[in-house]
Amino acid sequence: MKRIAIQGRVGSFHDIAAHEYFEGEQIQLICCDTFEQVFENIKRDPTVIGLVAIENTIAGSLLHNYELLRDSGATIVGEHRLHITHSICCLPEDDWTTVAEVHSHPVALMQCRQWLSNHPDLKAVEADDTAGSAEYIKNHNCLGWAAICHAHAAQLYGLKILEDHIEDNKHNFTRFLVICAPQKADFLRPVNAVNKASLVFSLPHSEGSLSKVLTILSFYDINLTKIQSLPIIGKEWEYLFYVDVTYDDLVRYRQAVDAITPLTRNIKIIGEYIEK
Ligand SMILES: O=C(O)C(=O)C[C@]1(C(=O)O)C=C[C@@H](O)C=C1
Repeated sequence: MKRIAIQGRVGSFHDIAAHEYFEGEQIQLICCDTFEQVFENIKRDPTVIGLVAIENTIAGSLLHNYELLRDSGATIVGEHRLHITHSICCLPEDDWTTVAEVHSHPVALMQCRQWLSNHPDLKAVEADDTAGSAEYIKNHNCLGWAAICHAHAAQLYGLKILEDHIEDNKHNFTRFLVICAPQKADFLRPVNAVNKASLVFSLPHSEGSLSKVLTILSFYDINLTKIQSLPIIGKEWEYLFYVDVTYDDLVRYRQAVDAITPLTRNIKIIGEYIEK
């Protein structure tokens, strides 16, 4: 049985994503309070697989997860895109007239920003995760509190749904990364079928340094699907570039990496996997 470390409780979007990604396989969840704990679990026990959200089509990138990924030494072996819908739910005896606070994961609150601004009487409170908020309300009988979570989590924790589909845009998707210890990677995806890679590097402050790298990738027919820059802490105005690329030809991809290496600093491949 595969053991999958996620941030969040049963009923969270990480739980749903893990079950969809490993559909048909027996999995056991290791529910963690923080993303740091997900990475610690993999470090402590290299047989553990992790699943972490990396970007959302409304809220943007989960920047801290990029740092955790790079610093942990874990590698990406897969990705999964999940359609996210949110419901607001409360104890069965509460209703619109008694609910005063709404608790949820900060990224979920961001995805419902418009809805929340249309309900200024509700105080938004950040919590560890969506399903965890629902569970807390149920277990502590929190009258006057509501949670934003998936309808399935509301049902799981015996809460009443006040309104469904409160996300700001119906095109609300989160991309999750499946990660593991590098020595386990080849058991989790066929290395000769990979067509996507995530790289990270920094660049010298010289004219056209990023443009040269992108030109080389284009020359080798490498498709850039995402570029994310993050500041290097302790080095003012210097950045790390996290780049996702897809390709049809593994040999040309490897040649492209060799060709950009001398133009970059501290280049690292943080995962080679199959695009989903
Ligand atoms: O709180 C949850 O249910 C989660 O799985 C966390 C999380 C996130 O980290 O982005 C996952 C997907 C959604 O974008 C909202 C929240």
